[in-house]
Amino acid sequence: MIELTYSGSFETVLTDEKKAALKEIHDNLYNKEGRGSDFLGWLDWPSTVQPEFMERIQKTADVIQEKAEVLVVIGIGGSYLGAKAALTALSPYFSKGGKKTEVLFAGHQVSGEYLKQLLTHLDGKEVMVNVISKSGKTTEPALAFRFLKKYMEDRYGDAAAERIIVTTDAEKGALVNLAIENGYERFVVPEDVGGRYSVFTAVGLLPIAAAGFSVSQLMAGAKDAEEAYQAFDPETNTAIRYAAARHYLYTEGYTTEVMATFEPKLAYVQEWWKQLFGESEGKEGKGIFPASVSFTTDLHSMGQYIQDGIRNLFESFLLIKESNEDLTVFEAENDGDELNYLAGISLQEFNHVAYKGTSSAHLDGGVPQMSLTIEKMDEFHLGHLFYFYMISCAYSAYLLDINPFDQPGVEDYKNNIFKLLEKPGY
Ligand SMILES: O=P(O)(O)OC[C@H]1O[C@H](O)[C@H](O)[C@@H](O)[C@@H]1O
Repeated sequence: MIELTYSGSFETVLTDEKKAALKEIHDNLYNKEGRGSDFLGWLDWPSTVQPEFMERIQKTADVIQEKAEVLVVIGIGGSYLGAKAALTALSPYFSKGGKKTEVLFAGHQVSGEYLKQLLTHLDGKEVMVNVISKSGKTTEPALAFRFLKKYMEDRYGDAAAERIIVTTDAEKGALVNLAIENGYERFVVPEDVGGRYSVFTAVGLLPIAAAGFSVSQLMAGAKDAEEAYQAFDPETNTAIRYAAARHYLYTEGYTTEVMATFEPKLAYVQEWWKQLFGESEGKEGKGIFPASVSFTTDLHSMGQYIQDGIRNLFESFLLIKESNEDLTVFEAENDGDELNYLAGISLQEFNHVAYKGTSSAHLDGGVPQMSLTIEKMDEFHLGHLFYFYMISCAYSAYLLDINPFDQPGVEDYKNNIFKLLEKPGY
């Protein structure tokens, strides 16, 4: 399903020692015995997800589509990036693609300008809100929700409560209390699923379904991946191979991974991937720094650095074999732009040539690389891809002897902000 190529040799990567380490990780993962194993709820989630839950998601999404022209999804980090990645990757570039509800995001930064303009944009449109926070106490979404809650109450009065849906922990956090007090519909983020692994829970599924995409296909793709990467076979298991190759490169001094794509709609899949790997691995003075570029755009900016800068980079291309739509270069009568030599070539073909040219130039420049190719971009393949990265990330972090599921370092800057703002208790 995902084709993986690597510029080096897998024989060098997969030594007996590495295979033994991977086998131990595999067994610990599936026996739920490794570090952070309390957070492995995502591992068999696609195959065990209850049909009643999927029905409830779809039913709620149908109500949203009926009632709302705009759904404002409030969340940050793992409570935002999965849905944002899916919607960006699946939606057409310039229209809603016939979908009824437009999904907009808030609470993923603290721009007063953004929030004020969002509120103005909502005027005259039917609105619903889905506020998502696992902990129920993250400042950015809480702040945004304070404004959105008031906006909804001013506009809809008591009926505002029927237009607000909360996705949070079953018991903990301020948000769950607000939800209970106000009688908002509630979805639970399972305790054993961390934010960056939560795209297949209500966190990701409800906004994706509300935007009119097939969450059953997304889950089918995830289940397909769950089954595909379950067996321990480093010769065929691409999730294990990707993890093993990146770990090998890391030990060779390649400490930054640049994920490169040739389709701009993958930009937020890259952002989601950066949180997944960055927050899972960047600990204890270790971890590959995940970076991203979008080609060919960035060949005209970051390409120089990748080609010639400090040699601590490796590249991982994420490629889509079949594009959903394409254009073919036509012959112009007067070859004024001197492009007739491209006549007959589709833009997808051009991009493929660009990939080949770029990949060999960067390789010559000393940048080792992998490429991951998926068949096409639709719900099924995206579900598969998300799961692929999640399982691979667990292997990668464990290879570094790191707990993939916590994020102790994130608290430091928050404490500083709270101190500066004189939050009670800080
Ligand atoms: O869902 P929440 O509890 O609001 O958390 C949202 C995000 O913020 C935190 O600071 C964490 O670093 C992330 O892992 C998390 O996804």
